[in-house]
Amino acid sequence: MKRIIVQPSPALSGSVRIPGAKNSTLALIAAACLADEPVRLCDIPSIADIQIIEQIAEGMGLVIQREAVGQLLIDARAVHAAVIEPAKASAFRTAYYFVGALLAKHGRVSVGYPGGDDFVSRPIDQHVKALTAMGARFTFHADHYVVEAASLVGADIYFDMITSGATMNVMMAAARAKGRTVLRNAARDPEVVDTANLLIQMGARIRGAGTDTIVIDGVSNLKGCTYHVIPDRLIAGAFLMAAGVTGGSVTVMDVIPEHLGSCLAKLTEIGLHIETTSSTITAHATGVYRATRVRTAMYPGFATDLQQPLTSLLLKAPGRSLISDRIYPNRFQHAAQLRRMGADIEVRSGVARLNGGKPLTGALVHASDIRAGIALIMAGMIAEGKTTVMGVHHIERGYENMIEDFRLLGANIAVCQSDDEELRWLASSAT
Ligand SMILES: CC(=O)N[C@H]1[C@@H](OP(=O)(O)OP(=O)(O)OC[C@H]2O[C@@H](n3ccc(=O)[nH]c3=O)[C@H](O)[C@@H]2O)O[C@H](CO)[C@@H](O)[C@@H]1O
Ligand SMILES: C=C(OP(=O)(O)O)C(=O)O
Repeated sequence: MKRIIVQPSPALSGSVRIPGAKNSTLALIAAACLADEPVRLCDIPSIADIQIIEQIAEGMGLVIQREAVGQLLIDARAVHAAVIEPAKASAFRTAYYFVGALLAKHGRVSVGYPGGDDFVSRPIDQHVKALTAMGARFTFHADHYVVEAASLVGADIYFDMITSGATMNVMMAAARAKGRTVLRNAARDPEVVDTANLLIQMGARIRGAGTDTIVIDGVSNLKGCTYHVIPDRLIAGAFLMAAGVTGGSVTVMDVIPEHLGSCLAKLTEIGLHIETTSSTITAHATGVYRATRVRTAMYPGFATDLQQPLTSLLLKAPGRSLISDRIYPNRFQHAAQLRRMGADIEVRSGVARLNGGKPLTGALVHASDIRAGIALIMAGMIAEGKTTVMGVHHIERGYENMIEDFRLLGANIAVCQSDDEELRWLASSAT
């Protein structure tokens, strides 16, 4: 079975180019379907989620052409069936973006329930509430739901909580609805701004993306364009943390440092030295590791998707650290796996409490989701002996070339498909 093998690694050193953001790309591909002409998307990461969307596209008449590395041409002119099968929808998170993207043009969208990383509860009630306010009717079935709207009309929507997914989905629906939609308590994430920027380039009338109030005046036509997705702030953050974990120095290139404000502040607080230019960030370990308290929050707060790799970094910091996830209070599956490696960590009442500065030992561990995977890999680099990380398919949903990138930075790591392959790699890496 496919597994990642991590051996004790030296201090990571060097630079790594950061790919396009998964969480933006998933929205941009759907948003491109709103156009009446082809849309070219550039810097698209090569990850499993995108391959699933390509399969979904085939069944709908949506043409997604790979023009060059990282370049997709999306042509929705021949979409004949706005139907996304349950098996495909449940293989990733955001099949629901096709509701926002296709409802105004097609009047009916059938889609399976969302999958993605499992944090016990990931409701979509805000998507339903907002689209219903715009005139959509939902019918729920065992493995899929159907959304219908003879005509979508603008509405004034107040989200009960800040949600990036619902903000983007409803923004797409509103782009071609009749009249004005106002989204209040909207998410301010860079991915929301990125999606708005693509829609604006296609001719949509959107103001306020990046603030908590977004105003969208629906238009009847949207045109094609060429658009570059933003870099993945979550991958960048994880590589910077890996520099800290291994006591090294890593530069992430082609990033937007402002997108990582709260992350960089926390890394500095812990003891890393951070240097930025307009498009790079370098994290240097200084030998100082301070225990701290972290509370995740929606952007610009500390991202829930960065708390797992941060946990591995805090295992280096002597003393007690506390991590609470306010976005997904149960998102701590990595804690039990880190415990198997000897980490002194327990989760009580939605708070991970850890005592850092203790040695780790390699173990067989399971990545339950994308970011848990990176946390375990990072811990494996400083553990004594071999760490085997299973659940590789979760990691592949979000990271392109991660193993290769870590190797270039000096990590002792490999993906192996079989016991034989693993034995060969272990023998070669021992020489
Ligand atoms: C593909 C993608 O972009 N995934 C990201 C997106 O997920 P996703 O878009 O699913 O997450 P949301 O931003 O929507 O969720 C934020 C919070 O709102 C709650 N909520 C959300 C919608 C809803 O209808 N009802 C509701 O209660 C969620 O349970 C959560 O507590 O943002 C999360 C929070 O930054 C990240 O961890 C995910 O990596
Ligand atoms: C939770 C994540 O992804 P998704 O929402 O796609 O499951 C993530 O990227 O960490």
